[in-house]
Amino acid sequence: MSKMQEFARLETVASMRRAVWDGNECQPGKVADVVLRSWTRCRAEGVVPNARQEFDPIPRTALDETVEAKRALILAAEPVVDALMEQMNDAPRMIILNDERGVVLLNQGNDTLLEDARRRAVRVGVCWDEHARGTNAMGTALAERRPVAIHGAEHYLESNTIFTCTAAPIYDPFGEFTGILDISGYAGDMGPVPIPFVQMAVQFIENQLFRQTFADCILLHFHVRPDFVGTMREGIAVLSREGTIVSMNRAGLKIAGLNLEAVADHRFDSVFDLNFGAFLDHVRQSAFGLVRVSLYGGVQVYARVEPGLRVPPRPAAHARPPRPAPRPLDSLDTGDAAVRLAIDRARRAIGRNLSILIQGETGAGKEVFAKHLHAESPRSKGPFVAVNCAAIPEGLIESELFGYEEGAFTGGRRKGNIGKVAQAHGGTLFLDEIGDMAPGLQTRLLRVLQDRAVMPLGGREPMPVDIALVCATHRNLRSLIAQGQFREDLYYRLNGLAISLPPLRQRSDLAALVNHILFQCCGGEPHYSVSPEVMTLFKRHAWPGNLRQLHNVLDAALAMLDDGHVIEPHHLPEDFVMEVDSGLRPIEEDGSTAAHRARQPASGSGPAKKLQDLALDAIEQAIEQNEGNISVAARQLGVSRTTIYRKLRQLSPTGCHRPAHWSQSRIGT
Ligand SMILES: Nc1ncnc2c1ncn2[C@@H]1O[C@H](COP(=O)(O)OP(=O)(O)OP(=O)(O)O)[C@@H](O)[C@H]1O
Repeated sequence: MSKMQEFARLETVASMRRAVWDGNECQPGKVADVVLRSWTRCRAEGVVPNARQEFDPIPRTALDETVEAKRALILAAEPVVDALMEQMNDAPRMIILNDERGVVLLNQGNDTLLEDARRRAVRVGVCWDEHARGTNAMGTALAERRPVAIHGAEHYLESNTIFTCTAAPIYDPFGEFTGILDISGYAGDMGPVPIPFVQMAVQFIENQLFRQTFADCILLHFHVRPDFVGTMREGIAVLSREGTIVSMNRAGLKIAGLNLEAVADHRFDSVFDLNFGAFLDHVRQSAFGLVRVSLYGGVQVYARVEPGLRVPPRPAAHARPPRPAPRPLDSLDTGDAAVRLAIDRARRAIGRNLSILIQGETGAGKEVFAKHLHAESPRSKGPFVAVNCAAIPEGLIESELFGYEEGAFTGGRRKGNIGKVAQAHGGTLFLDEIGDMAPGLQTRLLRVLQDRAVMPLGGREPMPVDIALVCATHRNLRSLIAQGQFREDLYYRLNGLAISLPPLRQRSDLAALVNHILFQCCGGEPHYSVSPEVMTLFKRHAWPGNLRQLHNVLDAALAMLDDGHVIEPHHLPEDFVMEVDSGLRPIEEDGSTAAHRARQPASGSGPAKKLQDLALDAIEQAIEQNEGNISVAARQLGVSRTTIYRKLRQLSPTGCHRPAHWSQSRIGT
């Protein structure tokens, strides 16, 4: 909406409001329903539209008592208010915290605005419910018990029409309405702060209240996305030590599909599809503390228990010297030397303000590595913001990264966006596929890195940002520089420390990785494994999709298991089997540099035939490893000697992988 249209709309709103003042009906559709309802309430309650704002705070002793009673809310809100203030960077905004009656408990913000607001009775101790102050975001959010934005002429009292305000109710961990958070500014300058923004801040306050209220309980943080655990959007369940659910925050209720009343009847294992003791055991064993677990109903979530504290320790059989607590990156160390080297190098950079460039093929685990690095850094409490530079259309990436002010685009009313760089303030910005960034953007990014400040599109003031930068690419940036596609100066900025992650086919820890992923996939219980045949196939596959592909293959195979716990070749997905079938690496290959062998025509006519071939390959490999000793090979494969003989009869006499030392005489031992 253009300025003119906005002006015309506000004029209409003002004339509608005057109609309501005069006791006439307002035309439906001209004003938001929530505003009209509020005006109607104000008129019914006899609120005087042109009344002077009275400075009538509640008496001093009553205020002291209120502040005391609301100590927990104020404590929970203070860090959020501070963070918001920092973000606003002296923009003409103010943040107000009210109690459940609408009494102002805190009011901070831009000095000029605060002064104007004080003159209109926005002060600590003054009540801002609708009865006292007419339609206003705080009072209307209180009356409606939902987030509202009240802009300019939508205010019922004339003297408040200079403001634009957005407010949302705050609930305590028991579901009781406990206060309101409001962000206001001048209506002439800008539109209301978007409701989701205020809701996010409220969510943060509510999560904070949870932590304070249930300091002696077990707090379980969970979300369907692992990267959302620890953020404002996470679900939090409060559990007694016996596994009874005491409470759950709003995000948690939504994820679990419960309401607060119903939660009181639940135990951990009636919400999650896992025994509580087993879950705690699993948390103890998990290096990073993040465990995948199913909700009843099948939704998979990632969960962790509040760091360090509230998992009741197992009574020790005998005292052991305490082991150093595992660190997040440790959980990526499954035994491969190149990965260990990458972890060591990355650790040296932590906290040193060095930009890190992670190189590796697609799916090699670059983003997972970056997340663990962030979790181990002093910034772990800050956000981890990932941007895939190749996935966002070129026309959008600039605004996505650097943000835009409201009205920066034609059409005017499009809401502002702070952008990913500013979102990462205090935390880590992860730029994936940096080699795909357009040259113009590279220049802007370089400026941000040099100035440590970001200027949103349409903005006037640069916004200082404090970020750790981790970039990733599967491309060779040096050759992109040589081709003139990547700025050399940016390359040096990004490459404070280069880390290389090996492709899966070069890793020496495949078996450990498989077990690790199976453990992750199943919440550690019961224990799943792959059969020796499958492991042999895995070892001989080139894994073009690297860890991502391995993860997907195991996930799909687990879904095919019935009662057993061992993944056999016939559990593997058909497309994977075909891929293996057409691209097996030669047995003598050392795995160091090989890409995929040229695809060969499939040897079988259908999946069943291909599976048979796979089994033969596995047998062949086992026999080779055991120097032709069929008994040992059979034991290793977990099949009978007869099975091996039967399968061997199917082996083509020209079996391409038949090793030279496979003497006929040994067959039959
Ligand atoms: N250390 C690990 N252990 C187990 N699984 C992993 C590990 N690292 C990555 N994965 C699996 O591989 C998937 C892809 O990882 P990630 O997104 O980090 O790769 P990437 O190198 O960033 O890929 P791309 O280049 O395509 O963006 C993850 O979602 C996860 O399933």
